Amino acid sequence: MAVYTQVSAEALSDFLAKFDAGALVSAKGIAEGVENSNYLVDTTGGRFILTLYEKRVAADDLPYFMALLDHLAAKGLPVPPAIKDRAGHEIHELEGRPACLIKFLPGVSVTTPTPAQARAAGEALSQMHWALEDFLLDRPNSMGVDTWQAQLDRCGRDLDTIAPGLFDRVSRALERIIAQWPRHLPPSAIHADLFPDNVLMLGDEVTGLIDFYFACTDVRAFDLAVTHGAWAFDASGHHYDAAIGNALLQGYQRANVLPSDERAALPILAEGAALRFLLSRAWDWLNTPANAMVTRKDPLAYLRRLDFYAANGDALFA
Ligand SMILES: Nc1ncnc2c1ncn2[C@@H]1O[C@H](COP(=O)(O)OP(=O)(O)OP(=O)(O)O)[C@@H](O)[C@H]1O
Ligand SMILES: N[C@@H](CCO)C(=O)O
Repeated sequence: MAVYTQVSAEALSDFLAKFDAGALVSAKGIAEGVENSNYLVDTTGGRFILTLYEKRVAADDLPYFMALLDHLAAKGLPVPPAIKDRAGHEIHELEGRPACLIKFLPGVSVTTPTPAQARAAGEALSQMHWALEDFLLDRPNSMGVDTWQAQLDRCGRDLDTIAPGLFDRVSRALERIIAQWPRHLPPSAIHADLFPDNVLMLGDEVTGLIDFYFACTDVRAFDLAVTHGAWAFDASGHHYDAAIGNALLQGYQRANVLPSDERAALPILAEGAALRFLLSRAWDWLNTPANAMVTRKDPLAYLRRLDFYAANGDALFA
């Protein structure tokens, strides 16, 4: 479920009256997603997404996200910018929450991507990175390498309730990754969470890149590593699919060639990316009641990816 905040028909009609977007016809809560409340809104003027931002998205970050979406949309990338009201405002308040009316994009997210779809996703990621070369706003990565020690510390020995010995394993991996982290690579604006559920597709074509709410300033190849880990394994992290992983990398390089120093860093960046999701999932696992309506995501699926990259990363990204 992802409707935390209920919106009354009256409040929504009043909200829509600020836009040239037509009058309310229907509004349905969208079940997918876990971070925000999303509604599919039909009006006499078309179809929109209404997003109410819940606790994980800081209202102060919204101007950054909206500027980034506007920048990409202006360059023809398939992203959903917020609709401006008649006064030119994109960010509003509805039912006590920050809220945006967002362009609806067609397409569905794939659960089991084919190599052709992974190639298209890699190419779209690459196009997005180069379209952001002249995007000047900055947002530090709130889930980046400099936060991982604190994230590990706040989980502490409770990690061992997820799997015996997990705290020590993660501690050792973190120490090794931090020691090798490529701090010399140039910063860029990145998506940072381009999982298959954040890519809308029709057949083999990417029709939407969505959910930019982790977007931040970090290293492009780190974004590629995040995407590789998210696409090229089965959900449990037991099985690596080389055809998917290779297609994703080929697609990325088809649009733009990754500079050699960024490519050379991919093995350690992939380990770091796996650690990032292991840590956030572990915290959520320890702090979400098992009977909550939100499904907890398995942290160990990312421990398996971490082990896989540590053993095979050099060969994989050679
Ligand atoms: N602009 C859009 N056009 C069409 N559908 C969209 C759009 N934005 C979101 N959706 C739909 O709403 C669903 C939830 O959106 P989203 O992934 O942004 O949710 P969330 O709760 O913010 O994120 P998370 O994936 O991190 O839980 C998506 O899976 C997609 O089906
Ligand atoms: N994509 C993340 C959750 C939302 O950021 C994960 O699968 O852990």
